[in-house]
Amino acid sequence: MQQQDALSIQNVSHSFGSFQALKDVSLTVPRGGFTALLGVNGAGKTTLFSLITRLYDNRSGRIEVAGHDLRRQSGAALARLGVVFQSRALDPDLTVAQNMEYHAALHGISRREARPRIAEVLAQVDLADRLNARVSSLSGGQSRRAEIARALIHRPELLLLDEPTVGLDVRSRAEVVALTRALVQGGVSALWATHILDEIRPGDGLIILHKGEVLAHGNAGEIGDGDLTRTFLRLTGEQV
Ligand SMILES: Nc1ncnc2c1ncn2[C@@H]1O[C@H](COP(=O)(O)OP(=O)(O)OP(=O)(O)O)[C@@H](O)[C@H]1O
Repeated sequence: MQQQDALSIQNVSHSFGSFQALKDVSLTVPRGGFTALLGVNGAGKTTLFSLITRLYDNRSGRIEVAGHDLRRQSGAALARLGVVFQSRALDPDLTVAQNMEYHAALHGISRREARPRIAEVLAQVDLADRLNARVSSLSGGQSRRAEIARALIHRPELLLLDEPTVGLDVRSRAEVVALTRALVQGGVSALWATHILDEIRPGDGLIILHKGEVLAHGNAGEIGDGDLTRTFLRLTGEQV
């Protein structure tokens, strides 16, 4: 693992019964970068995230978050991780502030400390004016931004985002991508799972995951070589 890596995964496999969902996966996410994890449905993206977040027990290989081994130093590793799950993590009947206070408390942040932190993360996602709104009253895009604010509350080094734009309209999708890129500019590292090529830029890191295997890993521009759609088809045999 390089000093600059926010995430390092070495030789990780995972099976559900006799079905192998991840096959000897190795990858790194550099510090301060935007890395896309590209794969069609069933590629293994959510399974990989479930291992990194310890929802599933990782029995093979090694996972390190900001240099902390997930098995031996799980508290330190998880404290450096912010996660935006595919499914909603906020309570729709509570206000944005109440949701944030709850998640701050889960991370052991005192009420006194939480207040300025909540203001800070809501400003980062451009939702400062929605502090006292019920989550159920937010638009789809605002709701996703609030989820990102929740994931930032404990100031993680690495954000994991599992297809965060699914279900959003084109404009909200662009806003969520732009917001995440702005966070990366501010120093956070991001691993962005997606099956949408438009969300990836040539300067990004790129990992192509297919049927549980890493087929390409590096710079998106170099892997795509001017036509990422064609490269993806050549590598996987599938359209994305
Ligand atoms: N709990 C489970 N039990 C059995 N098989 C599973 C389980 N979870 C996932 N799988 C299988 O593992 C493979 C990878 O699934 P995974 O959800 O990780 O893919 P994904 O890339 O996140 O796709 P999606 O975009 O559909 O979420 C799929 O073939 C899926 O059917």
